[in-house]
Amino acid sequence: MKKQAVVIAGAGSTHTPGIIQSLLQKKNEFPLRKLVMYDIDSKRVHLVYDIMKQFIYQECPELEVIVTTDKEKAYTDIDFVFAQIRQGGLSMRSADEKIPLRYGVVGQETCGPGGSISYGIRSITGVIELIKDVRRYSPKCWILNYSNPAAVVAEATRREFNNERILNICDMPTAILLSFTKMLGLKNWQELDPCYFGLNHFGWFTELYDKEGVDRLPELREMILEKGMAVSDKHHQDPDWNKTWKQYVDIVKDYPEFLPNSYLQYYLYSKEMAKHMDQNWTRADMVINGREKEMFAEHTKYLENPESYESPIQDFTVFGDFIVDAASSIAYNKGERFLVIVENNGAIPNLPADAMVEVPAYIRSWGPEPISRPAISTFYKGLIENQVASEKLAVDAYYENSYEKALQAIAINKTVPSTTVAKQILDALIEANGDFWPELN
Ligand SMILES: NC(=O)c1ccc[n+]([C@@H]2O[C@H](COP(=O)([O-])OP(=O)(O)OC[C@H]3O[C@@H](n4cnc5c(N)ncnc54)[C@H](O)[C@@H]3O)[C@@H](O)[C@H]2O)c1
Ligand SMILES: O=P(O)(O)OC[C@H]1O[C@H](O[C@H]2[C@H](O)[C@@H](O)[C@@H](O)O[C@@H]2CO)[C@H](O)[C@@H](O)[C@@H]1O
Ligand SMILES: [Mn+2]
Repeated sequence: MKKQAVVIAGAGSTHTPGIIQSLLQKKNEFPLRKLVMYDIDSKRVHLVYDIMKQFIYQECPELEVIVTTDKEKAYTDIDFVFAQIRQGGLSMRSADEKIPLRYGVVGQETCGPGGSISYGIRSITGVIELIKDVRRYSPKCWILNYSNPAAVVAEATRREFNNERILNICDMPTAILLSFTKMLGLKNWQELDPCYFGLNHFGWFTELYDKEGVDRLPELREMILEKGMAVSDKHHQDPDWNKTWKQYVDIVKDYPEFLPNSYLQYYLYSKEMAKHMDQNWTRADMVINGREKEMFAEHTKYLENPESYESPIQDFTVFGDFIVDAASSIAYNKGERFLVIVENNGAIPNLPADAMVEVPAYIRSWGPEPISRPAISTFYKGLIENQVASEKLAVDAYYENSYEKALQAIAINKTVPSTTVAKQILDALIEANGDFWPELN
C-alpha cells in the first residue's frame, strides 16, 4: 500500500488535533510517510504540534513530521493537502457576523451577507493562492478543501481550476448523519447511505438507507418530532449548537417532507434568528472564548509538564474522520460514497449545469462520480436557485471588481429584506474588509 504525504494547511486551527487523531487512528487504511503542519502563524502551529506530538509519536514513531511556515518546504513532495484556512482570522469572522446584525440581518459563518458574501470574497484570494502554491511544488497533489464558505469557494475553484484534483467538502451532513445513526442505535455514520440534494449548508436528506436497504428516514422523522435530535460529537454539545438541534425539530415540523441540513434555519427563519442573536456577542466570540481558549489551556497544561503530558483524544471527530476517509477513497480508488460539493452537470436535472451542488458521489482516484437525482420540486428549486444566484454573484463581484454584482449578491440573498439594507451592509463590509477584498468599482 503506497504511503501518503499529507499537508494540513491552516494547521494552527482548533480542528487540527481532530484531523491528526483521525489520520493516526486510520493509519492502516491511509498509511502516512510524511505529515506536514503548515500555517502562516508560527506560534499557533507550534502550539498545536506541542499538544499532539505525544499522540503522534506514540502511534507512529517513524513518521516524518514537518512543522513549518515555509510554503516550499510544506508543499514539496506531497500527495494530499487538507486545507482549512481562515482568511482574516476569527476577528474578521466577528466582523462578518456583527455588521449584518446591526441592520437586523443574520450574522453567521457561511450565511448571508457576512458569512457567505463577505467571507466568500475574502476567502477566494487565500484559497486560490494556496492552490497555486501547491501546484507549483507538487502539481499532481490532491487538495481537499474545508475552507469556508465552501459553496462560494467551490464556485471560485471551479472557475479558476475546473476543480482538477480539488474536492470541496463540508462535514455538516456527516455530523447530522452521526446524530441519525446514534438515534437509530447504529454504530457509525457509515451505516446509513444518504440520498441528499442541495447546496453546501443548503440541502435535504430525502432517503436514508441502512445496510439492509431499508429507508429509515420516516422512522427518524417520527423520532425527531417526538424526542428531538441527538447530539453528534463533542463539538455539538456546545450550548449554542444545542439551540440549533432544538430549532431542527421546528424545521421538521414545518417542512416534514425531507430532513434538512441544520443551516437552513438561518434562511427559513432568518428574521427570528437575527432577532435572537446578540450583535455584541456572536458565534466568533463564543469560539474565541470556548474552543480556542480550551486549546490554549491545553497548551498551558503541556508547558507545565511536557514529559508526562498526554494529547487530548476525543471519542469521535467527524471533521477528521470525514476528510481522512475521503482522502483514503481517492488514494486507493475505493469508490466510497460521500456527500461532497461538485459541479451539477445534471446530477440535479432541473438545476443549472454549472451550479456547485452537494450530492452523494462515489469517490474515485480520478475524482468524484456524483449520482444523479430525480428532478426537485418547486419549493426546493426556488430556494436553491435564489441561493445559487447569490453565491455566483459574489464570485462575479470578486472577478469583475464589481460593486454592483456585490450589491446584487447581497440584495438577492434570502436573509436580506431590501436593497437599502443591502447597500448599508455592503458599504460597512467594504470598510471592514479593507485590503482583504479586491477594490470594487
Ligand atoms: N467545510 C466545513 O464544513 C468546515 C468545518 C469547520 C471549519 N471549516 C472552515 O475551516 C477553516 C478553519 O476554521 P477554524 O475555525 O479552525 O479557524 P482557526 O482560525 O481556528 O484556524 C485557521 C488557521 O488557518 C491559518 N491560516 C489563515 N490563512 C492561512 C493561509 N493562507 N495559509 C495557511 N494557514 C492559514 C490561521 O493562522 C489559523 O491557524 C475556516 O475556513 C472554517 O470556516 C469548514
Ligand atoms: O461555529 P463553529 O465554528 O462552532 O462551527 C461552524 C462550522 O460548523 C460546521 O462544522 C462543524 C461540524 O459540524 C462539527 O462536527 C465539528 O467537526 O466542527 C465543525 C466546525 O465547527 C459547518 O459544517 C462548518 O462549515 C462551519 O464552519
Ligand atoms: Mn460546513
